[in-house]
Amino acid sequence: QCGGRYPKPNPRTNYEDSGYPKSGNNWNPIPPEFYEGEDIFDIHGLFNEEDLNIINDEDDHYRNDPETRRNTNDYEHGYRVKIEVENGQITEQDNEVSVRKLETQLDEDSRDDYGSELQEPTSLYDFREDAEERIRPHYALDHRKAAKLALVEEMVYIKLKANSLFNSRDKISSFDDRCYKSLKQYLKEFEHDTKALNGTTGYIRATTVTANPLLTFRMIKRIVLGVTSSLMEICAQDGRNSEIIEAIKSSFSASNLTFPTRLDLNDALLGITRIQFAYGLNASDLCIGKIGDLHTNVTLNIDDSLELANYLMELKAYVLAYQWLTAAARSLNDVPKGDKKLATERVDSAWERLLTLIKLKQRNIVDQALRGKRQELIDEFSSYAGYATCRGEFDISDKEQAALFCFLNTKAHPYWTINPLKVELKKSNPPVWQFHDFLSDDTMAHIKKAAIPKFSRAGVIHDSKLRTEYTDERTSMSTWLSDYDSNNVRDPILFKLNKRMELLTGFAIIKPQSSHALQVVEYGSLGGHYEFHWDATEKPTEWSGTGDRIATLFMFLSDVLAGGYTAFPYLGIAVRPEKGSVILWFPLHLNGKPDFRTMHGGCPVIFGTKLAANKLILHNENFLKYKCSLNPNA
Ligand SMILES: O=C(O)CCC(=O)C(=O)O
Ligand SMILES: [Fe+2]
Repeated sequence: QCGGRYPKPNPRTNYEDSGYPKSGNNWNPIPPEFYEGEDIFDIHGLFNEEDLNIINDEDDHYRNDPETRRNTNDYEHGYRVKIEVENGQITEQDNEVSVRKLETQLDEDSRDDYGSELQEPTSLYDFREDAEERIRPHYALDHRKAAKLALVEEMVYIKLKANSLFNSRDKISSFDDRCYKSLKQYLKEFEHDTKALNGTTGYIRATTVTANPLLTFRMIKRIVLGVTSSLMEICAQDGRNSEIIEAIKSSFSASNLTFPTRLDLNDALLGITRIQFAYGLNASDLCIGKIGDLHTNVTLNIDDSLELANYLMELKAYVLAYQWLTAAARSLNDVPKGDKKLATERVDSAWERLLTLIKLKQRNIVDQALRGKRQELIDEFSSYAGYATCRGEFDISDKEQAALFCFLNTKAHPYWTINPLKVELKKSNPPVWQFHDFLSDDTMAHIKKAAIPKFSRAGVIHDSKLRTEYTDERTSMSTWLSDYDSNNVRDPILFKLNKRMELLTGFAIIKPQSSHALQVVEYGSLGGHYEFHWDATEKPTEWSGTGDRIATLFMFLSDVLAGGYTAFPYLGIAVRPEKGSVILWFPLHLNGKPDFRTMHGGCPVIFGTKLAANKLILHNENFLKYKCSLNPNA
């Protein structure tokens, strides 16, 4: 891809490169990312000994918190999946669910750690209390947790489907039974997605759900509204339903998962909104599973559209809310006769709400009134201008293009003689470099293995106060990997990586205080992103004498099926995540002041997930290597 005209990144054409057909129904629903080899197993949680250990480790931070402490030793159900993949196709699949002992139950109080109260965000960038945000499972942000939820949901489904009470009542058709109705509705919703999932089950199903924002959204919504609210509340009122309640509770408790809450649903709604807004996608396309150029078989129903419309009205995003309302109205045609009256009432009331909010009297003038009003959301999504860069909407002049180059560097240091650096200059002033194939598969596997069990919600340190906040500006999981373990033993693989980065940049990285620990981040498919920002802190003295960040090395540990570019709006470049490559840029001018041109962000992931790591190099231990200049432009 290097050489010739600068390849203009366009997230919308990304799918073709990743092996997806542009359209049609016969695509294999398993993202290529999960094809072949180990990756297919890397997010499962419930299958074998080793994974159980990972889950246990991962839950350490829950366990250590007295508020959410629970018994993590009772993984008494087994879930075994055998899959053989050849040339990207599943040749054999064999699932087995066995529930051996399900003693632990969540008591009523711990059913929902976060309270069952509705917590609507008042703004997109709601500041959230640290403790709560750190321990929340983050089903919409953390695709690993979401995959576990998908597995548990399948187990719940299997048990509910087999429930004798349900079957016997099916015969007597007690239509006035609200529990029975909710149950039926829930099972129908689940089965609706089974079609889009080509009937896959178990692990394949779970990973397919979590790579697809629409399926993840639907799953979270279905469980929050269908299970947590409807089934658990309505069915519990009648003793005859204890088997149903039991089937649900035991599946969750045996897997040590808490029920997703309204907060998770709001995260999911925001994720869909972000993808839609950032990439300019239409509600009518999303409704039929069309995500940009990618056609998935998922379809959204009237409830999904109404949920989105109402949420968007909350955000004062009327143009988008209008799109979803129109989609909902169109979906009325698919609603079965018996439910039509109620559905029409719900659509009408959402329309009334929109008309009141935008102070109009008739539906038929809404389109005209809102036309051209892009202002909505722009105030909320401060990165509006930056999203154009995420979409690849920028130009590069011929002169600038001519200044770019790539080459194999064997001369930077004797170390690179045999295995040359693959260098690409992405921008000349200020310089942004990309080094291809910098990380070996072993190094990436090592980082991944060390980081995954430690992931918790990524925070942001705002320069006004040096404490971590959890906000929707940054929706990823993250952790820091130290070069030394708790016994002060050096990690040989990280050491070698640091050494290579020293040889690459010429800066000290290994010496204490010369760089931050390695930060590993993972963005999920529901629009996981990092809002535009500067890596320079502007508060160098407060960084305990380390000085500000003089260089950033940002490493891609995965490819991303669509979206997730690292975009620099002021520089007009967006770097496509390419597994094993690393980008290098310099957040400061040579006079020590932040170079605001280096503003950058992680564009929302559209499909798949993004694993990356960054190494921030600090000034004070490197000041002799950092040539000062009084020139504010240098
Ligand atoms: O995810 C990205 O592409 C950028 C992340 C970033 O800028 C950061 O972690 O500081
Ligand atoms: Fe950054």
